[in-house]
Amino acid sequence: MIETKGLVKTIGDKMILRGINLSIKKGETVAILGPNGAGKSTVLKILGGLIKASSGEVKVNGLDLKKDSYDVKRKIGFLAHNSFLYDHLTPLENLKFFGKLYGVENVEERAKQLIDEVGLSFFTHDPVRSFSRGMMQRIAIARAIIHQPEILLFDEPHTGLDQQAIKLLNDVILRMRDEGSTILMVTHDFQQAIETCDRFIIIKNGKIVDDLQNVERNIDTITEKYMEQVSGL
Ligand SMILES: Nc1ncnc2c1ncn2[C@@H]1O[C@H](COP(=O)(O)OP(=O)(O)OP(=O)(O)O)[C@@H](O)[C@H]1O
Repeated sequence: MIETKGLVKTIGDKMILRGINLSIKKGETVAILGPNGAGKSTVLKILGGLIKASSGEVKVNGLDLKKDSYDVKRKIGFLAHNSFLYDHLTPLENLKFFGKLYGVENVEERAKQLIDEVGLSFFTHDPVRSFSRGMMQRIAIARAIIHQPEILLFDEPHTGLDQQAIKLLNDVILRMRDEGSTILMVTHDFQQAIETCDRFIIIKNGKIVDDLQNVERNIDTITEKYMEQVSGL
């Protein structure tokens, strides 16, 4: 479903990614772990088409990200640090705007259903600039999935969320997983990673240093493997 070959990213004279080869099957839930500055977000941004790789290729369902960028992007939902929401618009207006961009049918109905799902029906008509970070993130989650993407890319989605919003986000992730979506999540939070993911890729200095599949989803196992790779223990 997602294949990358030799992804390299340089910015100025800094080498951020040093040849990332990934092969992710449909329906996999993958956590991308690694120390600060390892290149995790950069991988995600390239997959989401937000930035371009310096060299290497990305294929999604056999489509080339560079050549078929429009078709590939329609399959992807991206949840980043930046909510991409328009401050002066209400949740309903924001979701209708993004839904229309993706050509979502019955967009008003779908937007209202999502606002309800993320627990913000009461605030449907308030501009999002008055929202707390947690409320913004709930609407950002709704925005990321409005077009029912087959692939979800999440960049540290749990950061800054309260327990209730974490549960809501995990419920969304698990539901999308049950529906067959493919999920890649950059995170520092091992607990959330094991609650939602089956595979754990560790990136260090712009390279994949471990790819844990079929491991016990247990915080001690993941922490131990991580420490082996990251601290060289
Ligand atoms: N636009 C940019 N210009 C210069 N350097 C950049 C740029 N974007 C990223 N970098 C650098 O590339 C490296 C990798 O960044 P990236 O955000 O991918 O790391 P990360 O693994 O996601 O880290 P974190 O866990 O801290 O978010 C970092 O050293 C960062 O400073």
